[in-house]
Amino acid sequence: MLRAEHLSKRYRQGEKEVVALLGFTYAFPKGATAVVGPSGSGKTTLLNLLAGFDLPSEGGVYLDNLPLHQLPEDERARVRLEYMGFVFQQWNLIPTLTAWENVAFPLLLVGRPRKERQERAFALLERVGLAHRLHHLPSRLSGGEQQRVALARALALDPPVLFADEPTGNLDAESREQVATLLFEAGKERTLILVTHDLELARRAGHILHLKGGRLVREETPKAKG
Ligand SMILES: Nc1ncnc2c1ncn2[C@@H]1O[C@H](COP(=O)(O)OP(=O)(O)OP(=O)(O)O)[C@@H](O)[C@H]1O
Repeated sequence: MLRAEHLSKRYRQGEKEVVALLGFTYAFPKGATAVVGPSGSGKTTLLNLLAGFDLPSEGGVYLDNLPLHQLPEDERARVRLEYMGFVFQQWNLIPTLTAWENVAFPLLLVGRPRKERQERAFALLERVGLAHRLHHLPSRLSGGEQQRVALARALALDPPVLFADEPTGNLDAESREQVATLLFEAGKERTLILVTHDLELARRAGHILHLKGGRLVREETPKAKG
């Protein structure tokens, strides 16, 4: 369970101080939670704090009671690798590695043997409908296919927490639907935190958090469609 308590982030901009996030408290339940809000409302700031990419000015982030904000960077990186998966708007696949090698990469980082890496990557790529694309380089895949590889990679170590930041932002309607369906499917078994401007996508989450001016102003629980 991922929990934020009284989380605030202030940035210095010369003389001025920008309050990017103020007093954010929320316990993210299992399943999908969407974070929405206008540009500059603090969504990316929140995601960066929850994932330990950045440290809060005040408050804390707890992963199963482990205070993430109190760990040094190398330990936060370790926690990210083992407990968190990421799917961003830009898929960020490694261009010189094939689809299966990209998916297997997190497994390589934690020292799993080749046979296990291959089996896991093949199974995940099959799950996202890409069993026929195992040996393709990212440049030979469509945008939607690349995003499905990125999702498979995010699931490689079966992380309890999955972050998605505008995961369907660059895709055409058909790919968007495919990626969204797979994402919410993966989100059923874990905590999925989805940052998006797409309200239609957000409505598929069990919870929607509305940010405005760095504050959590509203929590909605739409009827989950899955
Ligand atoms: N590194 C930084 N230094 C100074 N100010 C920053 C920094 N990062 C973000 N901010 C400011 O903090 C506020 C929140 O930014 P943030 O990127 O979290 O918003 P957002 O909701 O993700 O916006 P968008 O939807 O446009 O991505 C904004 O006013 C932004 O200008």
